[in-house]
Amino acid sequence: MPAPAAPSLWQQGCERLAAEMPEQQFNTWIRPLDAAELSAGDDGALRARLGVPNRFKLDWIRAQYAGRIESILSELAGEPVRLELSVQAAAPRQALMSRAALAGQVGSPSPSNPASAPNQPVANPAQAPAAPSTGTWSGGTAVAASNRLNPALTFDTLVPGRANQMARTAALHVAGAPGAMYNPLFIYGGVGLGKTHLMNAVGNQLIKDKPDARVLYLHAEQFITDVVKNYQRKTFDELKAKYHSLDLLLIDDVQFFAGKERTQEEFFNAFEALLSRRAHIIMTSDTYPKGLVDIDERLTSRFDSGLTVAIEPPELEMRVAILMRKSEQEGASMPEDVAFFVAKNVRANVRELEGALRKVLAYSRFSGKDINIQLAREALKDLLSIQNRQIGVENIQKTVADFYKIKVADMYSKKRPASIARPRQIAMYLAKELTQKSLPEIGDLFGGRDHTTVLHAVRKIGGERQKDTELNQQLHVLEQTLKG
Ligand SMILES: Nc1ncnc2c1ncn2[C@@H]1O[C@H](COP(=O)(O)OP(=O)(O)OP(=O)(O)O)[C@@H](O)[C@H]1O
Repeated sequence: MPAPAAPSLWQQGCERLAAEMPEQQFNTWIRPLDAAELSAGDDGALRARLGVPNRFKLDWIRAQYAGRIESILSELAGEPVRLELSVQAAAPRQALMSRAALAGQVGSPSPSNPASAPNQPVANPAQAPAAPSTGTWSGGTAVAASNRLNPALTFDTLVPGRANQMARTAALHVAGAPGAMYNPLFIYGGVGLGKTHLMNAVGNQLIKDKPDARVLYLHAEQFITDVVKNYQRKTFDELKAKYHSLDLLLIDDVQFFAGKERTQEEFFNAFEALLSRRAHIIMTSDTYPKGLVDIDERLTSRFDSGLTVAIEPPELEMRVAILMRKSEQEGASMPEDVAFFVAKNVRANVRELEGALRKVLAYSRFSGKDINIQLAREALKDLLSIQNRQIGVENIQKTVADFYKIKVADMYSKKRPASIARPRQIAMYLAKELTQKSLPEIGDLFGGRDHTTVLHAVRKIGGERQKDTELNQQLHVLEQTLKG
């Protein structure tokens, strides 16, 4: 049987993968790959050769996705296909074109491919490809005077992921049909997770679709100031005229209304007036409506009467995607291994991630050096020295579980299948290598295991890494990540 044309089989495979994987995982790990070359091996069996840009990515893809890719390709080809991964630095032009074609087919909410030219050295920003500088995170962004929206905060610049999936989906609905479902939309979550970004995205989308829509974004404190001003001037009609006639009101950080009775009353009036006109209201807060303190119950119960959604801290892969997207927006390109290294070490929120990225890019520009792990480590020295002191068994368990795609809970469980037992042994080995903990202490932290079990794991993995280069490479990646 003649081998099917490689790009089309690969494209079909990618479409299948895109349908079953979280979008941002697909965009980060699969989409950037060049089309696999298909050929018959010496034994007559089909082989799909896939070049990946670096060793780190090769290990990651092999550990995380190779099995699934093989089985999808085999199913599509109607015969077994073996996947062969190899490191290949430069992307052939043709493959890039087929990737562009694919981008059209599988669709992406993002205008920018996070991994276009991911591994080219970009030490000199003057030579870097011109990328649209949206100013999303560089501060000093232009804000349209009338609606106070920040034009840089759009759905296109918001990286999607599990952490914001529900909130983003709801926000997209509202942007498409304001005044219909999910009214009010209440978005809550910790600092710097993208709440302001998301509500601005709805406003910007609506203005784009309906330029004459009356939209207003404001921080709760600005509303408070407005109320005070109008109270002093006794011009409440002006306040009403301003707020009650809107099509979309976006109020950020409503927890600031706490204890401000007059403000709450005016907001209640505005709220009722807007809802009765089927205008839409989106609010954000650091907590869910029932968790708000010093805010009248009649308000908090109304806040909860539409849809309440949380934004969670981004998971590792989303943090990697955010770093890559944002460095690209800045006209730089961050190799995946560096993005992984930074994402692993900066977990709190997106704002901190942006801060770390800014440091790495600035360091690279000033020193004229390429962006690599060594450079990132130097740029983030202060931050990492704090983290280093905190390196612990828990961190090791989480990192190893992430890498081998098992649940962290499996580190403590009694399960014995090799797919779980081996990563667990690797984590025990790293715990012994990288922390000061004794064997019995480590055993305790792995679900109360005996110290002899830990000793066995340490000896076994230590011995195997001497002979098994692949294992050695994986351990090297894990150690680098953990050590910072
Ligand atoms: N998913 C994301 N993709 C891209 N950028 C993001 C994402 N989430 C957050 N950001 C960026 O992180 C920064 C902080 O986000 P934002 O100001 O929206 O957070 P917030 O949740 O409103 O925080 P706060 O409660 O402190 O106001 C912004 O520059 C924003 O553009």
